[in-house]
Amino acid sequence: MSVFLNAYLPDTDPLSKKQVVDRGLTKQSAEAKASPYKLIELADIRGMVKIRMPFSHKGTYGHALIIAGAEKTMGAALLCAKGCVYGGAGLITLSIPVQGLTALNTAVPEAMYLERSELLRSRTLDNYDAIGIGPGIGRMVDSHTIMAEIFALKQPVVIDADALAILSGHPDLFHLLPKDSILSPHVKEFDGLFGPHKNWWDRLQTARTEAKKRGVILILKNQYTFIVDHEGDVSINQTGNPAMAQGGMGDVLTGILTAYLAQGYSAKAAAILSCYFHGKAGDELSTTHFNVTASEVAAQIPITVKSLFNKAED
Ligand SMILES: NC(=O)C1=CN([C@@H]2O[C@H](COP(=O)(O)OP(=O)(O)OC[C@H]3O[C@@H](n4cnc5c(N)ncnc54)[C@H](OP(=O)(O)O)[C@@H]3O)[C@@H](O)[C@H]2O)[C@@H](O)CC1
Ligand SMILES: Nc1ncnc2c1ncn2[C@@H]1O[C@H](COP(=O)(O)OP(=O)(O)O)[C@@H](O)[C@H]1O
Repeated sequence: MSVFLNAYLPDTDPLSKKQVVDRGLTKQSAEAKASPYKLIELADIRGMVKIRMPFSHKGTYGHALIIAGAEKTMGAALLCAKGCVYGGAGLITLSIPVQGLTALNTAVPEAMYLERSELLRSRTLDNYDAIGIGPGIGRMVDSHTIMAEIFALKQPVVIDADALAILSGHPDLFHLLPKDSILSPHVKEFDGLFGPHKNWWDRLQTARTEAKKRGVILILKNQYTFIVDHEGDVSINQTGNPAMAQGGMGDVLTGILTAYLAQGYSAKAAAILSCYFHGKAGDELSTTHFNVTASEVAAQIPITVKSLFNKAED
C-alpha cells in the first residue's frame, strides 16, 4: 500500500496528500519515477555505519570543535559537547566563555577547552576535522568575523540555533557558507532564514530549492525530521517521540552531527545517522521514561548504535 507525504506533516494541504513516499532510501532509486521523498529505514542505517577498526585510536575518529554557550546558556554548550562525546568523535574541544570552564571540566571531562579569543588566532581553526557552531551563543562577540573565518576554510560546518539567526541577519555571510554544510533549524529558525510559509508543504519546497541552490544539507526538525540534500531529495526520519520535547534536545543533535562529520562521514550520511540515532535513543528511553532529558539522550547514543549490531529484526 502506498504511503503519502501528508502523514508526516503537522498540517494539511492538497498537494502532500498526492505525494507518494518511498519506503527506504535506495529501494526505488532504479525506477524512473522514484519519489524525492523517502523514509529512512533501519536497513539503510545498518548499511551506513562504519565499524570501529582494530588498531584505531582517538586520531582515527577526528577532532571536533564546538563553539557554543554564553553566560546564561552554558547548558546548551555542555549538552552539545555531550552529544559530540557520545556521538564518538575522537577528540572534542569546546570553545565557551571562560565562566563555563569549571562546569565543563565537571560535566564533560572528556572535552578540552579553547578560549574564545583563540578562535581568531591565525591557523587555530585548521586543527579541527569538523566544526559545529551555534547552541546558546546568543550575541557572541565577533560572531560575524568568527563565522567568516570558519567559512573561509571551505570545509563543511554544522550551523544551529543562534548561528542560524546570525545567518538570517547577514545574507552576505550566508552566501559564503561552504558546500556540504549542515543547517539544523526548527520551524521558527527555518522561517527566520527563508521567510514565513503558509504550510509545511511550501516549507519543504523552499528547503528543496535552497538546499540545491546552496549545495548544503538542510535538517528541518520536527516530530518527523526532514533531511533535504543537494539533489532536493528529502529523507524522512521516523524515530523520536513527544517524550523528547524538552529544551536542549537540539543542542545534543548538533553535537552528534559534528561528531559524525569529524569521523569522516559525508554531510548527508552524518545528517541521516545523527537524526536516526538521536530519535531512536529517545524512543528506547521512552519505553521506561515518561519524558526524557537531553543529557539522557546523549548518554544513550552509544547504546543505541551498538544495539544495531546485536539485533537482526527490521
Ligand atoms: N540549557 C540551555 O542553556 C538551553 C539553551 N538553549 C539555547 O538557547 C537559545 C535560544 O533558545 P530558545 O528556546 O530561547 O529559542 P528558540 O529555540 O529559537 O525558540 C524560540 C521559540 O520558537 C518556538 N519553537 C522552538 N522550537 C520549536 C519547534 N521545534 N517547533 C515549533 N516551534 C518551536 C517556540 O515558540 P512557541 O511555539 O512556544 O511560541 C520557542 O519559544 C538557543 O541558542 C538554544 O540553543 C535551548 O536549547 C534550551 C536549553
Ligand atoms: N515530539 C517530538 N517528536 C520527535 N522529536 C522531537 C519531538 N520534540 C522535539 N523533538 C526533537 O528534539 C529536537 C529539538 O530541537 P530544538 O528545537 O532545536 O531544541 P533546543 O533548541 O531546545 O535544543 C529536534 O531534533 C526534534 O526533532
